[in-house]
Parts: sequence; C-alpha cells; structure tokens
Amino acid sequence: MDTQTVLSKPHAGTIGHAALEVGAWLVALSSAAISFAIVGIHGFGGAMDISRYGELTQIQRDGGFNSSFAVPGLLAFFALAVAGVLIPPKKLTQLKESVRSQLLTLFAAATACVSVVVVFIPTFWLTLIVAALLGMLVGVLAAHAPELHTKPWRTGGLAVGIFLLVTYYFELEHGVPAGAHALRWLLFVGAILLIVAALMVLVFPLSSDRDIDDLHTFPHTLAIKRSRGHMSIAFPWACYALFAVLGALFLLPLPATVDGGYGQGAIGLMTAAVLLGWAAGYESGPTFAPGMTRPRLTAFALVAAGLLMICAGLIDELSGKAVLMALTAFCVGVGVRAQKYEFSRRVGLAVGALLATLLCGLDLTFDIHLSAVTTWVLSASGVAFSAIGLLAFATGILAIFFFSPMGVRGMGVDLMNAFQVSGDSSPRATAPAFAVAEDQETRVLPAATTSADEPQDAGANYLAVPEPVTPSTGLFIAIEGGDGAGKTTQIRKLVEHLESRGFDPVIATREPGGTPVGKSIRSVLLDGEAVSKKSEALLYAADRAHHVATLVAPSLEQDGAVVTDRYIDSSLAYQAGGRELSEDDVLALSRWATSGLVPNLTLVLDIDPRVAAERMGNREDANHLDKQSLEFKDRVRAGFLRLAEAEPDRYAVIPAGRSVNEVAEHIQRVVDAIIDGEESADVADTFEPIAPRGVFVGVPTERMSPEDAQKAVDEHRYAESPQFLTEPIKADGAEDADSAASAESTEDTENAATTVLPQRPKAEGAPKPGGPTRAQAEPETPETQEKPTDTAEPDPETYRAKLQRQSMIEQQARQRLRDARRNS
Ligand SMILES: Nc1ncnc2c1ncn2[C@@H]1O[C@H](COP(=O)(O)OP(=O)(O)O)[C@@H](O)[C@H]1O
Ligand SMILES: Cc1cn([C@H]2C[C@H](O)[C@@H](COP(=O)(O)OP(=O)(O)O)O2)c(=O)[nH]c1=O
Repeated sequence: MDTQTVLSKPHAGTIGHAALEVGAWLVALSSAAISFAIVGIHGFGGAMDISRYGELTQIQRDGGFNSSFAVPGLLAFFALAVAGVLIPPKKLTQLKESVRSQLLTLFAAATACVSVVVVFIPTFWLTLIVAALLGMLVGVLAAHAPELHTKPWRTGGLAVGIFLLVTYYFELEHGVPAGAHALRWLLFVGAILLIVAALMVLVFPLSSDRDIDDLHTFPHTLAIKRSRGHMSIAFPWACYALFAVLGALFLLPLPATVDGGYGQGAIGLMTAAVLLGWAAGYESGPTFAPGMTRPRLTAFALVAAGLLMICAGLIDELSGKAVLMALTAFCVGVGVRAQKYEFSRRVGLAVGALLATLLCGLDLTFDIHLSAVTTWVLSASGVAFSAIGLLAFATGILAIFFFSPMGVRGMGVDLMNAFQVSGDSSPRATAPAFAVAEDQETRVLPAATTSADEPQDAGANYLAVPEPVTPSTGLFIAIEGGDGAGKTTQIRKLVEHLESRGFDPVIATREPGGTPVGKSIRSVLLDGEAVSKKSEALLYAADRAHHVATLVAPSLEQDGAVVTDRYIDSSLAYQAGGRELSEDDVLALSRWATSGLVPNLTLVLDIDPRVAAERMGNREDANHLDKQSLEFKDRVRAGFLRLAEAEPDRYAVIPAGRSVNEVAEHIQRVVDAIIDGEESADVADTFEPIAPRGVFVGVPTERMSPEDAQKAVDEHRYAESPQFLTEPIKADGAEDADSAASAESTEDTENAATTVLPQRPKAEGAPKPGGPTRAQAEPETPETQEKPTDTAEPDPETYRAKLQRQSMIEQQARQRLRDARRNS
C-alpha cells in the first residue's frame, strides 16, 4: 500500500517548520561556502569583490587560495553555528510554546536580514553573524517540535536539490566558474524562504494535536525481518563515533571542493550523497543484518564506515568520492539505528566536524608513490578524510569486542547468521504458532540481553527473557495511547471491521482486566489505594502473563484476531516513562510474562493529553490513574512515540484528535494494508499470510466457493473453548452482578457485544454474555451441539491436548483445501 494514501493534509504550522528547515539548510550551505571563499582569498578583514565571484573556482584551482586562513575561518564559522545548537533542549522546552514560536520568528528574520546584507556586502565577519543566528534558529527549531525534525534528510535533501539545481544551471549556462555566482543567489533564496517560513510559524502555530503521522514509516507489510533482540547499552560510545564520522562528512565537502578544483556544485553533490546514504541507512537499520546481535552490528558499521572513509580520502575523482561518502553515511545510519540508543547526536556531529576542521587546518599533504607512473596525491582534505576514517576503523575494531554486554562471545555466530533471520531465513520458523500455557516449558527463547545462540552466563541471575516473537497464526493488534485517547471507542469499530474482513473469532480485550483473574488485579491497581512503583509494575506484568496465557495465545492459535486495549507498551510508557522505572527491567518483566509475544501491529493513538483530559471530563468513571498530572501524561505520550519511532515496521502512529470516524478510517487503512500486504506475491513464498477465516494460506477468497469456505470454517472451528473465551469481558466498570442484571438492556448489550465478540457457538448453561452476540444468532452446527463448551477452567494438560488436536484439524483442513485447489 502506498504510504501517501494514509497521509493527512499537513497543517500550515508543520509546513512552516519544514520550510524553516529547508531555508536554514540553504543558508548554512551557501553562507559557509561564501565565508570559506572570502577568507581563503581575501583574509579575515577583506570583503569579496562581487564582480570577482566568477573567478572563485579559477582562483582556487590556480592556488590563489590560502587554506591557512580559510580553515580557521571555517572553524570560527562552525563554532558559532554549533553554539546555538548546543543550548540544552530542556531549557528551551521549558519555555511556553508561543514564546518558542516568537523566538523562531525572531531568529529566522534576523538570519535572513543579515544574509541579505552578505549577498551584497560579502565580508567574513557578517557571515559569522549569520552562523551564530543560524545556530540559535536550529537550536530552537529542534526543541520546539522534536517529532517534526526526526528525519532531517528530507528537508536537507530538498535544500541540497535546490542548491544543485541553481549551481548547475549557472555552470551549464555560463561555464563552471560561474557556479560561484550561484552561491549568492542561493543565500538570497534561503533568506527569503526563512522570512516566509517565519511568518507561517508565527501566524499558524502548531495545533495542539499535531499531524505527525507522515513522520513515521508506515508498516507496509508484516513480512518484517525480525532482528535480534535489543540490548541495554548504558553509554553508546560507538554511536558518538558514528555521528562524528557523519559530522566530518558534512564539513569536508567545502575543503574537498577547493582541493579537488571542482566547481561549486561539488559541495551540493557530496552533501546530497551523504544525506542519501544516511537516510537509506537509517531506514534500513532496524532490519539490516537481522541475524546479527544489534550492538555488534553497530560496531561493524563503524568499522565499515572507517574503511570507506579512508577510501574516500584516497580517491580524488569527484563521483567516486561522492559514492564512497554515501556508503560511509549509509553505515552511519545503519549503525545508529541498529537498535534504540540514547545519545546526543548534536555532540557527536560537533566533535566530528571539529576534528575534520582541525585536521584540514594542519594542511598536511602526501604524495604516495604507488608505482613509477602512479602517484597518489593526498590533499589536506584527503588526509582529514583518511585520518578520521582510520580513527573510526580503530574505534570500530574495539567496538566489535567491547561494545556489547557480552564482550567477545559469539562473533562467529553473528557473522555466520548475519543475514539470516535468527538462523533461519523463513520468518515462519522464527515465529512458531503461539500456544503458551503458563506452566508450559516455553520454547525458552534466548534472553534479550544475550544473543540468540549463546547461553546465559551460568552464574548470572537473569530472568529468562525471551526474544520478541509475533504470532504466526491469527492477527494480534494492540491499541495504545494515553487515557482518553479513544482506544475503547476505536476498538469497537475495529472489531466490526475485522469481522467484515472475515476474521473469526474477533476478540476484543484489555489490560489490565481482560480475564477474570485480571479483573481482580485491575481492581487492586485502579480501585484501591495507590501501590508502590515496583509492585504496580509487577501487578501489570502478572495480569499480562495470565491474559496472554489464557486468552490471547489460545485465540491466536485458533487463527482469530485479538485486539487488546493496551499491552506491553503501556507498561513501558507508564511504569518506565511515567514512573521512571528502568525501561529494561519493565520490558524484561513483560517479555518474560508473555513468553515474548508481541503484536503484529501496535496502533498508537496519539493525542495531546489536554485534549484527552477534556474528553475524559465527560467520563464519569475516571479512576485515580486518570487523574495524573499533565506532565506525567506528556512523558507517557513521549514514551509511546519513542517506542513507535524505534520500531516503525510494527507500529503506526494515529493522530487521535480528529473525529471518531476519521480516526477509525485511518486505522482501517493501516490494518487493511497489513492484512492485504500479507497476500502480496513477493512475500507469499516466505511468509504465511494472515488469512481471514476460511481463507487459508495462499487461497484467495475469490477462488473459494462459499460452500468450501463454510466447510473450512466449520472444520476449523474449535468446538471446545475454555470458559474465558465464552465468557464476555465486562464493559468498563461493570460488576459481575450488575452485568448479569443489566444484560437485557440495550445499552449494555452494545457494550458487551463490542467488548468480546466470540464467534464460537455457546453451550447451553455457559454464562450468557451481556446480550445476544452474532454467534448466538447464528444457527448452531451439529458438530458444536454435540460438543458443549466446558464451563470449568480447563487444566493445562487437557488444554494443551486440545490445542494439539485443534492444530491437527487445522492442518488437515489446509491440506484438503490445497488438494481441492490443485484438482480444480
Ligand atoms: N475521536 C473522538 N472525538 C471526540 N471524542 C471522542 C473521540 N473518541 C473518543 N471520544 C470520547 O472520549 C472519551 C474517552 O474515549 P475512550 O474511547 O473511552 O478512550 P480510552 O479508552 O482511550 O480511555 C469518551 O467519552 C469518548 O466518547
Ligand atoms: C496495561 C497498563 C495500564 N496502565 C495504566 C494506564 C491507565 O491509566 C490504566 C488503565 O486504565 P483504563 O481505564 O483501562 O485505561 P483507559 O482510561 O485508557 O481506558 O492503567 C499502566 O500504568 N501500565 C500498564 O501496563
């Protein structure tokens, strides 16, 4: 499915922000190039003669360019530019949103005004003022709406595109030297863009519920390569090294253009290559080399980045240099995104760029005689490239051994399995059918804190934390979001939609309180006095363990769809994000509790907590957790968004401030893409599609006669269900007694029917759900009449035997359908 189809119309404030970024990139590129040129030719005090711009490239080629001035000048420009960027974002986020908007407008207008002066009076000192203002602007911009600036290569790419277009136009029209004139034009265009964008930001402040869905990668398909589990890294120093490489890559195009005697377009070309490589690496990071331990992938990425950068320094030819720079940036992207790392990108970038400037300033050049006729001339920038590459390479080698909690173990395993999914290329093999009874000897999956193939330290007191695994039968969807985001409302709609897509049963459930045991836990958590942080985390995990073992996993085993209102992410967002427990501990607890089961898709309903609070004002049954502070809720919201950002393939962020129907439509599009994407030919070979009921693997609905489909459904239907599957989960707040009493009321009928919609036939004597469900309205099949539903809680042994029988029936049904298809 095309990502674009789910994008909503961007808000004018959002466009303003994007335009500010593009303007800032343009001004940064062109003013840095102008500043570098002025100092290199006229020294610190001089001003560039506008009429001599055309001679810039020639002067540089002829050696009339003094690097010992130009490089310190660049250093000063750079230092001022980063000064603003290094303002701690916390200081800025403490300011009111309106104050930040005004600051943005102020800095953007000031940068634009000084830039216009530079266009006509190009002096070094004025460019320094531009740098300082630009730094302030970018600092505020990043802190103002961080979620709008997560992928800077988009706006950077646009700016570089404009840069290339204008420069190449001048070069083609008037010859290569004329490209230098383009720099002034570009600075002018950047300034105008900044002014327009600043006005937009001021006039259209960002709405309280920002449209950010277009900022998250859309989960196209479930054929996701599952990468090795994440590991906890307290200080991700290898990521700083990778970002230092990136910082150098952004800075070096300037001196490299002079050293190579290229036209000014080369600055744009090299920057474009870096942006492109970085973007590609960043997007593929989470699933690149899925069989490799994630921190080790980061280490290898650093080694590769180092080697490629050395080569980029050695090669003098522009296109080769650009390609090598792109590949280096790709490694940076992959490495920093291999898993979730917390580190300051700004610091990494600044250190790298600083190092690159200093190395260029040393003005070292080497002639390396390869043979009698071939000599490698290493310019100052080439030396800087190669030296930084060498440093990165050495750091990467250290990282291979030390940048992971388990030291030097398992490198061979990592290398052998790097491009396989957990040692098996078939995703199905990594996602066995998910049948978990609580006492079951689980496929004790390897601990997330160690590699899949390595046993844990014998003496270590770890919890046996399984790797995350998505179910291979059924469809498991979690709906997450703050209180009042509209989860309950949307689940009702989603249940209807999934039924219309042929899923049967469709179970809507929730945490805490999705099972009878869970209800007791829920009332301890929500209705009694507040419990301590850790016991709260344990109680949520306890509820989850029982929920998965007794309701979620068995329903998925039946190929049903399970939609849960909250799951592990709620614990991460509330207990870790909100209550500030360790995220690793909370995650480990839930992974252990659920034997690693993760949803096929997690929908994060994102809403400003203030808007949600207004909605909740209309809800009478608010519990004590609903009354938490806005600051807490902001942290929870940020927690959800961070989780979604870290695993874009398995998450979709849905802006939930819109109308019920708009949100529902958005959700349906996402879910449909997941269901339909599964059936696409390219994944059919390796991945079993999520098939609606009666539409088994590889058998599209249209090709089955209704009779065949019905027969398959009947055979597939699990006749004997444990009690929890037949008993409805009560709607919010309803007590057992009054649920029975109000079962006849139409209102409750709707609540109960939308809370659990088991499509299996009900046995006589089984507890009656709060109203006639569709299953009851349907005529019962003879088969189900013969096998009444157990009303007692099944013992695990019997239950496992039932699951095995169920699985056998399924296999036979599938085989029969395949045979029938072959024969026809
Ligand atoms: N899109 C929406 N627009 C306006 N109000 C909504 C929307 N979705 C839900 N609501 C209302 O907001 C309140 C909270 O919704 P609910 O679905 O219970 O949220 P949650 O389950 O996330 O706490 C309810 O009163 C509901 O009617
Ligand atoms: C599942 C889960 C919920 N919670 C909290 C979030 C909610 O405030 C509360 C569940 O209340 P609930 O009423 O089910 O949520 P909502 O108001 O969104 O319908 O429990 C956690 O703190 N950790 C968890 O793991």
